[in-house]
Amino acid sequence: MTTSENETVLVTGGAGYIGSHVVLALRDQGRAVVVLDDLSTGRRSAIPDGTALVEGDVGDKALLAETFARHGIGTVLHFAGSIVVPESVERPLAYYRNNTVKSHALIEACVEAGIGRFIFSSTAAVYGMPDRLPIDEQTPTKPINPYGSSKLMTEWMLRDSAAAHDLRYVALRYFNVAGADPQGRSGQVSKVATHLIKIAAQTVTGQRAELQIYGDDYDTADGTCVRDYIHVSDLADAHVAALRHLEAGGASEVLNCGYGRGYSVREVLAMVERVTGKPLPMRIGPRRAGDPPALVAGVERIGRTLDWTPRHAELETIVASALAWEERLVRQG
Ligand SMILES: NC(=O)c1ccc[n+]([C@@H]2O[C@H](COP(=O)([O-])OP(=O)(O)OC[C@H]3O[C@@H](n4cnc5c(N)ncnc54)[C@H](O)[C@@H]3O)[C@@H](O)[C@H]2O)c1
Ligand SMILES: O=c1ccn([C@@H]2O[C@H](COP(=O)(O)OP(=O)(O)O[C@H]3O[C@H](CO)[C@@H](O)[C@H](O)[C@H]3O)[C@@H](O)[C@H]2O)c(=O)[nH]1
Repeated sequence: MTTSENETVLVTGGAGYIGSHVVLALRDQGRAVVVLDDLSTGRRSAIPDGTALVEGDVGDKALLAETFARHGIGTVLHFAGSIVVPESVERPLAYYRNNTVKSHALIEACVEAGIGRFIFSSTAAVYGMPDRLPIDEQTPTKPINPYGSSKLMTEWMLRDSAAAHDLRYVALRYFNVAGADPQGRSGQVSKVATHLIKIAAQTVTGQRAELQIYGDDYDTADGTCVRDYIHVSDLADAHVAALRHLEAGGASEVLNCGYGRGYSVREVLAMVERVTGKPLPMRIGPRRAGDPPALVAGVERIGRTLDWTPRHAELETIVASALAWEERLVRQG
């Protein structure tokens, strides 16, 4: 191991859905990890045994400085934030505070402490309604909701801080994250589920009576929206690869995270039915405001920049792991 591989990594939001999978991936690689999380949407039980949790706010600079010093942090992976798009439309200032203002505090604390590596959870929502597919990183960023804007502003703070200070970063723009740890150690536990595959899993397990397809009159092959679904464990591996990239002295990067292929809502739901062997109760509803017809990642840049090979890209694997996790949640009560 190089010196930096022995340093402890700080994962903000590590008790949440994606962060907890990244903690597992880092631990599987033998890395020392500390989680900072306020448990607002995350859960203590998502953090594996032997991983320290600092329970607190990612905007608390005194806590950050103390945590950096106490644990000898060399890299920050920043997942903490608010993620519900419609809520961001209703409460924009809450989203700018939690996602942008607190990221400002975190980046500033890193600069002050001389922490030179930063990995950030960004989103395809920074692109808004792009008119060309696949969406590469050169596509103009035109977010159409405060959530996307709050994330894009953090990307800008990182870009400008990296130009001015001894800081290198990787911003990963996630497309549609889904699925669960293949070993059943973590998965999505949303109080308010909005994601298609999560809602389908809740319907399969009887927690919802039926699922609504938000519009079947889009200009796509079957009329429903197309998305690039990425397995959360592959996404976690991309973070480990980004960490290695920075440790090896690699330059700052903004990278899409997807597979470069899309599935329609109907195709996803057909896969759910195939995996369960049962019909899924569903009906066609109206379009949901702000949904782009199709989002598919351009993945040339991540392929060329990171040493990352997806291992769970089959839609069947994504859906089956999400269903297995949901069944586990229901059994646990
Ligand atoms: N889920 C997706 O499809 C998706 C897509 C694109 C980007 N992202 C980004 O990935 C990151 C993680 O998302 P997720 O799906 O795991 O969400 P999540 O809600 O499961 O995780 C967020 C975590 O951050 C913690 N947190 C929130 N505000 C905090 C604060 N002020 N201080 C400390 N901890 C705080 C929560 O308790 C939770 O554990 C977010 O930044 C999100 O914007 C998610
Ligand atoms: O009950 C449902 C839920 C969703 N959908 C549709 O399924 C597709 C996917 O929706 P969803 O799973 O909510 O994901 P997106 O709206 O595509 O947004 C996700 O993906 C974005 C990046 O692509 C991220 O920025 C967001 O945080 C994340 O929620 C969309 O066409 C929805 O209209 C339905 O038809 N019925």
